Amino acid sequence: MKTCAILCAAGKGTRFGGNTPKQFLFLKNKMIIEYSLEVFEKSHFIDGIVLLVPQGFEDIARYLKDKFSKVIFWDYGGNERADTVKRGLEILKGECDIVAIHDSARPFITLELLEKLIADVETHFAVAPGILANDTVKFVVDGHIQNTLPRSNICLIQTPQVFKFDLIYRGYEMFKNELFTDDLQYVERLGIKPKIIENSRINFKITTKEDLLIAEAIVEKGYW
Ligand SMILES: Nc1ccn([C@@H]2O[C@H](COP(=O)(O)OP(=O)(O)OP(=O)(O)O)[C@@H](O)[C@H]2O)c(=O)n1
Ligand SMILES: C[C@](O)(CO)[C@H](O)COP(=O)(O)O
Repeated sequence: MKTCAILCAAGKGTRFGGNTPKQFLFLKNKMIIEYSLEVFEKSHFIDGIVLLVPQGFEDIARYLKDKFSKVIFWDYGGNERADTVKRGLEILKGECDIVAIHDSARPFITLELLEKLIADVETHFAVAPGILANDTVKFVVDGHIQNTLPRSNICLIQTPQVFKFDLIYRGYEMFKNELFTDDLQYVERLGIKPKIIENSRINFKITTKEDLLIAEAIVEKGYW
């Protein structure tokens, strides 16, 4: 079984702001993207990584390809995350049986999580980490609560999302005009019920400057 990873690093970080996309900012002594790249590089289950970057960041892509031996290919991503993933899937077509798709803006993944996801994909076809809601969850429209959702059924989804390659490829082909916000939706629409592995909140996505402050505190305190 050959397993590859698609590392999505082609976002512009509009909500974060600034000229450098957040995944290329330094967190202590290395770029945010390098934290998860190190985990993919270290896993004996990962055979190759495809890296997708925005136009103008070729030097960083070349630097990462030289530094991490498992980065087999880099290319430009698309306008939306789904376009970036599509490009990664085209590059990997015929090259692997399993694919792990990850946000480079989520630095704090563990080897244990990655390998558990890959082990579980054999029987479940699509597997992802998620966290259960700790707070009461409301459905809100125009600033007014409509109703309260059953929080035991609410899960906030993270990445890496791991798939049998042919399945996610088929999902992206079938729903090529959709721009779903995560990859699971492409296989959910095929009638698959992906498996969730409950994970740590530490695997949050750095979306805003506030998230970077939390990430800095985690690293500074030696928690990572
Ligand atoms: N066209 C895109 C958009 C996003 N991403 C990646 O997908 C992940 C999703 O995180 P998100 O916070 O949505 O990133 P951005 O799109 O960069 O942020 P924003 O929506 O604020 O512009 C990030 O690692 C980002 O680099 C990507 O590869 N290609
Ligand atoms: C894929 C994802 O990380 C799942 O939580 C998330 O949807 C990506 O972020 P975006 O803000 O939707 O682009």
